[in-house]
Amino acid sequence: MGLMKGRRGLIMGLANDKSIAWGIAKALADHGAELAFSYQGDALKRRVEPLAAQIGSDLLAECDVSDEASIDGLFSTIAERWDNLDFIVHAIGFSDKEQLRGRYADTTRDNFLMTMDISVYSFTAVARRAAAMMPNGGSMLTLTYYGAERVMPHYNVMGVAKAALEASVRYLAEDFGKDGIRVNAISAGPIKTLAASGIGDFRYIMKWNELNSPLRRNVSQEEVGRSALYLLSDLGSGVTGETHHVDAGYHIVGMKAVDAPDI
Ligand SMILES: NC(=O)c1ccc[n+]([C@@H]2O[C@H](COP(=O)([O-])OP(=O)(O)OC[C@H]3O[C@@H](n4cnc5c(N)ncnc54)[C@H](O)[C@@H]3O)[C@@H](O)[C@H]2O)c1
Ligand SMILES: Cc1c(CN(C)C(=O)CCc2cnc3c(c2)CCC(=O)N3)oc2ccccc12
Repeated sequence: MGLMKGRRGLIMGLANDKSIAWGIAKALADHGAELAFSYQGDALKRRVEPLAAQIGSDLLAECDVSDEASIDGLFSTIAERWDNLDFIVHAIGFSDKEQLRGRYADTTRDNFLMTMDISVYSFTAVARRAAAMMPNGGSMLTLTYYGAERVMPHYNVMGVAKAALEASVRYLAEDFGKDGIRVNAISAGPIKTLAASGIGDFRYIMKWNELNSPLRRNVSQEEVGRSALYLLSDLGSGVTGETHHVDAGYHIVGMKAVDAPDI
């Protein structure tokens, strides 16, 4: 069932085949979408090119979202090939990993600003340009994490950034709703990606989620991909400004009963 047949969109934030962006790209391509990809710097080009080719895409462009000219370059490259866009996926977030440990209180001004620039403002900057290419409406999606809502150990300034990102989704949804453009976020459970590696106690966080989520397991990039397909296709036509949790239900638990030990 081609939910995305005849639809074309941009996916930002693919680094390798572990990226959440890759789970989303596969789900969209499986339903007939035509995809363009942006990647951060030449180092990633050689990893992204074969992945894009695997799902029939040859429209790739370099983009560093901290650079306005780079974002303009990305959209002019897309506009050379496509008159319009039906959707965009923003799967980008970054902070100095040295500050994703220890106290949030020790966050420096420089890292705070850089983190907000890359992890929050970049979605607004991209959304404005994408909306101008959506004369017939469209759908936009970004990725957030539960650390925006509740303290998660050492997520620190990324949690403050994701809270801002989720608020920006609501304001963008209001700005673009009258143009038939929907804007949503998926709050994904922890997934072992490049952005997750290099995080001290990531394995501990994965284990904790597995033991304490209602489904008693972690989620996969494929599961995030299928929920993205729902929000980016007509299945989600009535949904905008929403943060949709794809986290095995972890966010609903305050305290669980101590499970009867497996006998
Ligand atoms: N992995 C998880 O546990 C998890 C859970 C919830 C939300 N998220 C979010 O999902 C999104 C994708 O992350 P991921 O886990 O797939 O890891 P990832 O490392 O595969 O993707 C992160 C991407 O951000 C890109 N990026 C960083 N700085 C950039 C810049 N200045 N310009 C352009 N691109 C830049 C990287 O190139 C990379 O492609 C991020 O927003 C992350 O915060 C991740
Ligand atoms: C979960 C979880 C994640 C995954 N997640 C939800 C994320 O959003 C990834 C955030 C992230 C942002 N910037 C960087 C890194 C990770 C590591 C590499 C780097 O140099 N910078 O990151 C954590 C960091 C601390 C605690 C939990 C987590």
